[in-house]
Formats: sequence, C-alpha cells, structure tokens
Amino acid sequence: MASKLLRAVVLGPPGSGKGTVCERIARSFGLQHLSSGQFLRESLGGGGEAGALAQQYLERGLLVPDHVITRLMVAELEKRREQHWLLDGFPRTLGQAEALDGICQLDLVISLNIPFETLKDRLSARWVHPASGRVYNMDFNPPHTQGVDDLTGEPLVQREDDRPEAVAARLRKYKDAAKPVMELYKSRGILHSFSGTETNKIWPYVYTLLSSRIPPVLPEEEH
Ligand SMILES: Nc1nc2c(ncn2[C@@H]2O[C@H](COP(=O)(O)OP(=O)(O)O)[C@@H](O)[C@H]2O)c(=O)[nH]1
Ligand SMILES: Nc1ncnc2c1ncn2[C@@H]1O[C@H](COP(=O)(O)OP(=O)(O)O)[C@@H](O)[C@H]1O
Repeated sequence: MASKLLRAVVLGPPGSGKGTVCERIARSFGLQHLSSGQFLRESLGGGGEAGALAQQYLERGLLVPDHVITRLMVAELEKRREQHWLLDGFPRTLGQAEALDGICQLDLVISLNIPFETLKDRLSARWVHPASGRVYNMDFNPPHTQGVDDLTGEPLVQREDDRPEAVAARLRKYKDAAKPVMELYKSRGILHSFSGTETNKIWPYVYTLLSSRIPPVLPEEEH
C-alpha cells in the first residue's frame, strides 16, 4: 500500500525519550529519523569558526541560534523530500516552527511530557556512542558490556551537557522556548501529548497513533 509521505515531529525536554521513541518508530515503521542534536554534533565535526561557536552553545546546554539550526535542518530536509520525515528536537522555538511551515505541512506532533525529577535522573545516567548517536541508560537499556557500544565495541561517553550544572539551564530554556510552539500546534489540532515516567508505557499509544497514518513493518512489541 502506498502511503502519503509522513511529516511528523517529536518534541519534549532533554531526557524525555525523544531519541528512544524515534528509534522505535523508525524501526517499527521502516523509516529514518533526523535528530537535530545529533545532526548538529555531526556537522560540527568539520571544525571552522562557525562550528567552534556552535560547539560552545552545545557544551553549555544552550540553544543554538535559530538561523544556524534552521539553515542546517532545512537544507537536509530538502535532500530528503521523497522520504518520510520524523524530526527529533526540531523545531524548538517559534522561529524554527515558522521556518518549517515554509517547507511543509506537518501531519502530527508528538509531545513527551515527563516530570522534572525523572528527566534529571535519566540524563545523569545517559551514556552515548558519539559516532552513531546510540544512547544507553545504566538502568533502562544498559550496554551488553559496561562502558562499551554494543555494535562497534567503541567506548561510550557522557555528554558535556548532561552534567548537572548544564541540565538545569537546559530544562529551563526548553520550557520557555517550547511553550509557544506547543500552543501553535495545539491550535492546529495536530498536537498529541503523552505523559508518564516510563517510555515502555507511553510507547503503545505512540505506536497506535502512528499506525493510523502509516503502515507498520513490525508489530508493536518488536521495537
Ligand atoms: N529509566 C529510564 N530511562 C529511560 C526511559 N526512556 C528513555 N530512557 C533513557 O533516558 C535517557 C534520555 O533518553 P533520550 O531518548 O536520549 O531522550 P532525549 O534527550 O529526549 O532524546 C537515555 O539514557 C535513555 O536510555 C525510561 O522509560 N526509563
Ligand atoms: N532545534 C534546536 N534549536 C537550537 N538548538 C538545538 C536544537 N536541537 C538541538 N540543539 C542543540 O543541541 C543540543 C543537544 O540537543 P539534543 O541532542 O536534541 O539533546 P536533548 O534533547 O537531550 O537536549 C541542545 O542543547 C542545543 O544546544
């Protein structure tokens, strides 16, 4: 069955499980997701003055200026015109949402609503494989061998911006910037909010919602 190309966004504060949920959606529905944070970190690898400046925002847990992230994301999305879009972490401000409006009409927006204490606990236990963006958590999804990526055997690291000093600032900034974005999508009737402390409990609802738009390639439990 041919389906219309999906234009979807997953929003939520740092640590809310956007990456985890997007990974499951990608696998269950046979599509690729684009994480603005991971994409930024990869794009900065090349160095240069602009890269060094953006790096400082990331390390301090601050939002990169709208024009920087928007230019990067819009250029990448133009390349993926013929694919489904599942965006993780973009748009995060009203300016970014308006820029996205200029290139597509969103079908659905998933918002993850997770208590503050849960976010803090999760971020302090997050370990990542920098090259792939694969994410682990020492309680929730630990690697097979401690400190090592399952697929490559390379070392895992903790992100600079997951340090407690940076986390509080990130969560505050997120709230301020995201509020008008949520209101915009709510007013359009495309916002779907999911609340809870466990991704495994939220996941079946997300799966059902996505299934109403695009045919799954895997059953819900095989994420
Ligand atoms: N304990 C616990 N950790 C989770 C759960 N869902 C995701 N995580 C972990 O929480 C951290 C943040 O999740 P991530 O998907 O990276 O969130 P993002 O910052 O919104 O993209 C990661 O280390 C995940 O492995 C959950 O239900 N319980
Ligand atoms: N849409 C965006 N606008 C501005 N900065 C962004 C955006 N997405 C990612 N970033 C930058 O990348 C960092 C990491 O983002 P991300 O990997 O999505 O992590 P998290 O959701 O855990 O904050 C952010 O703190 C910010 O500096």
